[in-house]
Amino acid sequence: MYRAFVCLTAEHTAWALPLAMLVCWLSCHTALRLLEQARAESGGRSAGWLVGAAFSAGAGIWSTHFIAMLGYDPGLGVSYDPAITLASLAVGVISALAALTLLRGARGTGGGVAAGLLLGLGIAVMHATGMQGVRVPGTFAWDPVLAAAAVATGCALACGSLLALSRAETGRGLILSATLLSVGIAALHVLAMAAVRVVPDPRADLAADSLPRAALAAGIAAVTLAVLACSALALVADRLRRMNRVLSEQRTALIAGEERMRALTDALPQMVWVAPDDGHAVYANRRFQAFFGAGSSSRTQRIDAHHPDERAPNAAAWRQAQEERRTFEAETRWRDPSGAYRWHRIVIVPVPHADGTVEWIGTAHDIDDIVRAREALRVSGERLALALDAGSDGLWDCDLATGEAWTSDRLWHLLGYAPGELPAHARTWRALIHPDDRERAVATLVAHLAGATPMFECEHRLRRKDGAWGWFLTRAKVVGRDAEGRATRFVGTHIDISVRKEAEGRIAHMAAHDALTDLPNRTLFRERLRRRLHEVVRDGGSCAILCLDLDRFKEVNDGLGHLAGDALLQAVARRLSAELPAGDTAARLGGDEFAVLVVSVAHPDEARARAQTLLRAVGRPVRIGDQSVEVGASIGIAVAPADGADEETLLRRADLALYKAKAEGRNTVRAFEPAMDAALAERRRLEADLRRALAGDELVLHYQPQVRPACGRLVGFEALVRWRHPSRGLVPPNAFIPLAEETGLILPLGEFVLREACREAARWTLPLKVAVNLSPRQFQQADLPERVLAILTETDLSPDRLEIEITETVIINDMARALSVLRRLKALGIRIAMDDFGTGYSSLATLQAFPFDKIKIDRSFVSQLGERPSAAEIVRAVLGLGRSLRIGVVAEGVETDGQRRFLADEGCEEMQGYLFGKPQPAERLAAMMDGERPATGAVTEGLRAAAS
Ligand SMILES: Nc1nc2c(ncn2[C@@H]2O[C@H](COP(=O)(O)O[C@H]3[C@@H](O)[C@H](n4cnc5c(=O)[nH]c(N)nc54)O[C@@H]3COP(=O)(O)O)[C@@H](O)[C@H]2O)c(=O)[nH]1
Repeated sequence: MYRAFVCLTAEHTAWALPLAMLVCWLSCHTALRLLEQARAESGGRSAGWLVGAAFSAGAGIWSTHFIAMLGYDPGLGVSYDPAITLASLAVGVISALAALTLLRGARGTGGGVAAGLLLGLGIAVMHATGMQGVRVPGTFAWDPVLAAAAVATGCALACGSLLALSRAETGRGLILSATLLSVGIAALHVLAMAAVRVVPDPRADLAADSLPRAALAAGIAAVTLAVLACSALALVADRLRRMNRVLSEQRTALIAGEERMRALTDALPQMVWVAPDDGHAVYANRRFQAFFGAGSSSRTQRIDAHHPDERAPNAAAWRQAQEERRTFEAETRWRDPSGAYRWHRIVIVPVPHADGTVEWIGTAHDIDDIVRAREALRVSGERLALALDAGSDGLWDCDLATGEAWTSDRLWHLLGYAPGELPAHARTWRALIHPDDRERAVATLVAHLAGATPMFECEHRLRRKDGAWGWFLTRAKVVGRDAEGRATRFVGTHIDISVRKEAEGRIAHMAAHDALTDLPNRTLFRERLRRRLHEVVRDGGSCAILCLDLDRFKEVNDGLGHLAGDALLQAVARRLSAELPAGDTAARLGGDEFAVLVVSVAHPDEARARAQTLLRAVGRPVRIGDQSVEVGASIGIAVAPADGADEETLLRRADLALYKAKAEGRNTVRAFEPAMDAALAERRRLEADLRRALAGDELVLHYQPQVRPACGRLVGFEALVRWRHPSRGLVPPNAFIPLAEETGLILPLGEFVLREACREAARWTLPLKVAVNLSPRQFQQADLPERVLAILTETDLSPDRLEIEITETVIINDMARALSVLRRLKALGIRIAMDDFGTGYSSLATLQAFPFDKIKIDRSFVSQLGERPSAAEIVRAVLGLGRSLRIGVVAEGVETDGQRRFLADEGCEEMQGYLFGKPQPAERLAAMMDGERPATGAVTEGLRAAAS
């Protein structure tokens, strides 16, 4: 180290090393910059910069060495071999070229170290070559340690320099790298010079130190610096060229950008323009030019394009925006090239510049379709709102995730609330629904939300604001589901169905209740009975039904009128209801038929006791208007399960018991007994037989004579039906006529009798009249006169030979209609006789209402003549009545001569009875008619007695 210090301070002149260091640093810095250029370029340009860098570095290293050598003074004369000296320059340049070439392509530590080693060794070789060209009077002796230290130090610092360069990213890194390399070169030189000692050789010539060292060194430095300056200039020129190129590229990019911008604005659906404050457009896109014309760019033109209605307000608004330098926005109509006004959205944005001026970028978007669609939407929205308000449905749309809903105003009005008074939320619906309907509604809803039903439909009650419950029909549908299928949106309507429900309720009530008494009707009664019987069968216990029939209802109804009858039925209904405990049912089955369901009876006697209570209640006088009416009732009882476990059987058996009770007289209670079923079965058999009889020839007519005893003349016959039953024998009419009445078989039966009687009478040798009984049911046929006429025509019997016998019941049922039918019959020439006179309710009134041809005194009065004085009075009175009304009177049931005499004495001209002849088959009539002269048998006897 000491040797190096000596070498540095004693053997080198003071200016040499600083000058060499300066040259070295500058050349290294230049070389490294040129290397950067070479790295930045490619191909030949890169190679050029690399050669420049290598030359700069090599010349710099060589100049450093050579300047330092010129400052080296070992105390002997020193000269230089020019060829070797120049060769050392070549070594320096080549070494640098090799190292920098390696470094250019290399990256990372390995490349830097390799290039550094190469450069360090190159510097050492260059130094050694240069030393070979130094001529001194002696020889150089090398200290190997110092020589090796020189090489190592040079290599190490060269490596450090190039490593620093490879990591350098800033100018400061380049300076560090150049500095390290310079220090390395200098250190190598100094250490290498310290390692050499001149061993004087006395034989050698002392070379004259003829070189002007300082001038030469300065010259070398100047040349080197000039080279470096040239390199730097080349570098600057290159920089300028590159800047130029960058500027050119930027200009090209700018032009491209502008073109892109134009293409972009041309592609926009809006009109776009740019104008300075004076409003003259300096740029306008294609759409703008198409709208305003290519040459139109003044603001006046744009303002003129406004619709007259909007021009002035828009111009004022624009001036305001311009003054305040803020964005102007407007939706306005602009006149298009065709002259039509179209809606545009105009936005003009200020763009302030650094020089204080402002440019305005304007856009105008044609929103005509949008505005018109918006307007149409608004109108249709208003219509919808109107429709919703006017309609009867309340609409809602519910977000199921939040429960929040949109509801139409109508919905709130339906509930009596003002819109917004309650939250539009699913929980509001839950809070308002009737507790009894909630479970069903929620179950229906859950099923629909789960996708089990296509629609949610539910009728339920909602509480109105006034607290009343209203019936609503909710119809809704899920219209949105998430990815997992969960319902998200639910829309629907509420329809107020309260009126309908009320009507349905009324209809249901009417369908199940009797209109007159409001008691349950037959349907509801049977339904309740069926339910109760089901319980009895399932759970045990017992119940009873009481069938009740008013005893004198018909008399009240016929005598006092239908209004009185109605009032009576209503009073009875009230009394029945009042007597029943809760749970029992009183029903009106029709007419004057009532039924009571006693839901629980411990013993049949309990049912009987209940029936007696009801009898007493119904039997109390009823006030109707100013009259007091008393009716009784008959009650039939059937108890379940003893008398039957189904409603059909039970009702039938209670009915049978009632039938029996009625047959036994008024105010009677009868419980069902199994024997009654046998009677019913018998009745059924009889009915079936009668049907068969009608179809076959089992029915025959017998004829009973009617006579005028005073002159001993036969005047006619009454036709009386008989049933020649195959097993029962001859069945009298009393055994089957009531059944025929009940079953309706009386109609074909009556028609058979009429036809048969007319046919028979038409065959008679004498033109006697034939009397035929017509039942009330036959009289209900509106076309009865036409039917009778058809039979008369068919049988060819003169109408004046036919006498129709009717009872009072025929007239009383429907007097107006009956009288009309009677008049039409009479108009045909048919005679009308009132049968069973005196047994009815208002015989006199009936006689006054219709001019009968004949009155038949009932045989119950005739048979009591001589036994009951009142019977004689009645007969006398009837005969008097006939005389005063000029109506013929026939006494029937005359069996004795005493009766005949009494009747004859009282002026009765016509008679009928066993005394004159019993009803006989038709084949015997001819003989009787012959007997008008000599007769035998009962008629003959009777007539004979009458004549005597
Ligand atoms: N609608 C129809 N009713 C008919 C018809 N045929 C009969 N009847 C009615 O049946 C009732 C019973 O009739 P019948 O058993 O035939 O009895 C009649 C006579 O036999 C009976 N009579 C006549 N004279 C006497 C007598 O001296 N003593 C006595 N014990 N009985 C006598 O009276 C019946 C006739 O009565 P009436 O019709 O009132 O003149 C009876 O009500 C018949 O009307 C039919 O075809 N259609």
